[in-house]
Amino acid sequence: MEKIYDLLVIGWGKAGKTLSAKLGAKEKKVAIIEENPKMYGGTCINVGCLPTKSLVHSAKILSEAKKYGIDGDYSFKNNFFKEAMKKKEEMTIKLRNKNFGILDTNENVDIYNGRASFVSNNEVKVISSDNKEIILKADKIVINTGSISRTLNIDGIDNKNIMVSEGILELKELPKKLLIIGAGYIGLEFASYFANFGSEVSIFQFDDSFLVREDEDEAKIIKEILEKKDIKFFFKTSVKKFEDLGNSVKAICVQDGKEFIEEFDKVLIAVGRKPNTDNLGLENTSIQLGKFGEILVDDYLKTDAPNVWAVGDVKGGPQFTYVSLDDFRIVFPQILGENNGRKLSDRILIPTSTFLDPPYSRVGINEKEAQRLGIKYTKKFALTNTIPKAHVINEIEGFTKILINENDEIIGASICHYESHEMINLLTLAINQKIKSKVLKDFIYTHPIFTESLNDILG
Ligand SMILES: Cc1cc2nc3c(=O)[nH]c(=O)nc-3n(C[C@H](O)[C@H](O)[C@H](O)COP(=O)(O)OP(=O)(O)OC[C@H]3O[C@@H](n4cnc5c(N)ncnc54)[C@H](O)[C@@H]3O)c2cc1C
Ligand SMILES: NC(=O)c1ccc[n+]([C@@H]2O[C@H](COP(=O)([O-])OP(=O)(O)OC[C@H]3O[C@@H](n4cnc5c(N)ncnc54)[C@H](O)[C@@H]3O)[C@@H](O)[C@H]2O)c1
Repeated sequence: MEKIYDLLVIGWGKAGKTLSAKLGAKEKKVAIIEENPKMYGGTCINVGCLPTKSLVHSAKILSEAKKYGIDGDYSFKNNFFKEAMKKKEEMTIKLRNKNFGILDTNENVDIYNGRASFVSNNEVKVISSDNKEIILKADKIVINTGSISRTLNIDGIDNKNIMVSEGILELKELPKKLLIIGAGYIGLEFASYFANFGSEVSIFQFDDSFLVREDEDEAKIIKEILEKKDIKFFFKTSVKKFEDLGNSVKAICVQDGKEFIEEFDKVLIAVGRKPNTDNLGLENTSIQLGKFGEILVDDYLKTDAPNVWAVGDVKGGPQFTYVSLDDFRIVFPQILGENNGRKLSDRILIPTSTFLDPPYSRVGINEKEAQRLGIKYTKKFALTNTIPKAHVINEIEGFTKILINENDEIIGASICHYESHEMINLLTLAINQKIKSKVLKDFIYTHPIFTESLNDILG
């Protein structure tokens, strides 16, 4: 069987689902192909941003309760964890169904559940779970297959207690002892919330680097904050071998050449994510891959096949949901045949928030980059304990650092405090619109909030 569409979208990622909905609304015939019915809505909703942030929030409640003397033994914490997992699951199912419904009720969009692979530049084969095959044809195709967790080649790693982020989001019991391999975004977010739930967390980093892209003073404060939660960092440390102990694993570890043995209930491998092009049949197309396995695209996200675009994590570069959404903005006018509008090189500022407790957020350039680029700057720095609201809610950890150039324009900001993930967007707007730092300094903010600290910090 064969069907013809205006657009085929492979993978239900952020950009692809938005394209499908908007093009369907414009009477274009769209097919979206998703291999896993539990992934309608994509990574973010099902196994990424939202479930993790639900757990970050629940774990924070437990650690807050501790400040009011409400605490308990492992059984108390485990029951709380199970409730949190239930709430996370309910939220995920609700959002997945909502996402499915948005496209399912769009009469111009057909949803295919199956694995897609290219037969040629404009033909895609879909094989469903019951092994039925269909060929879909379209003039235009968008690849939005996301990324997958990298893993490690360690003896014994194929153990039920060792998992990547998807697996750890399905745990039934709170691990008493958790090992996280990799001190990156995922490793640190999981470490922070599991420590808040009451797990004993160890992080192994194979070299001596920690948040290498960040300024050293910032990385130092963040590490200290995490250590106060009893998270133990092991640098220059890796695992040589895992041994199965039934409900736990024995890890034969090597730190700086010396061996030691530790037992963990669960192990999370968080050593990065790679573009998901496995079995996509790209060899049947003119699409080319880069050295990290990413689909190569031009400034308009077009691949080496003139009718195929790649969006989201699969094209390499920063892996964030809002970047995938911005990819939609670049591709949408092209699919409609309108003049090329937004392009990759227009995307200069990408703010980030790592949802630690407290969250760490960044935008623009930091001191390291400014020095490397020879950009002159003035630094404004304040600890969070100088902000009245921080004392009101007893959240006094962290800092704010803002860099200002010779024209009094903000060029970078790093914030680590309770509201950093909200506040960073105001600073992103200020940088984007070249708002003078004096304007933010003399601005009337409501009170008491974290953002009003700009009155003092920029003084
Ligand atoms: C644990 C974790 C936490 C994260 N937290 C955040 C966060 O807080 N904020 C943030 O902005 N980003 C976060 N991210 C990153 C973010 O989730 C991703 O950048 C984003 O979801 C990328 O989406 P995408 O559009 O590339 O595609 P995805 O959402 O990954 O969708 C790709 C889809 O394609 C499907 N697919 C793959 N191959 C095929 C095929 N051959 N045929 C059919 N279907 C296929 C997959 O099943 C999947 O549903 C997190 C990621 C993880 C793993
Ligand atoms: N809040 C957010 O926006 C958020 C949250 C989670 C994830 N994400 C996205 O997901 C992406 C992937 O996250 P991640 O943490 O898996 O990747 P990452 O690249 O951020 O971190 C990987 C870590 O593993 C280490 N590592 C690499 N190879 C290793 C090896 N062989 N042995 C031991 N350690 C090794 C790296 O040095 C690094 O510390 C992030 O880059 C980010 O874009 C975003």
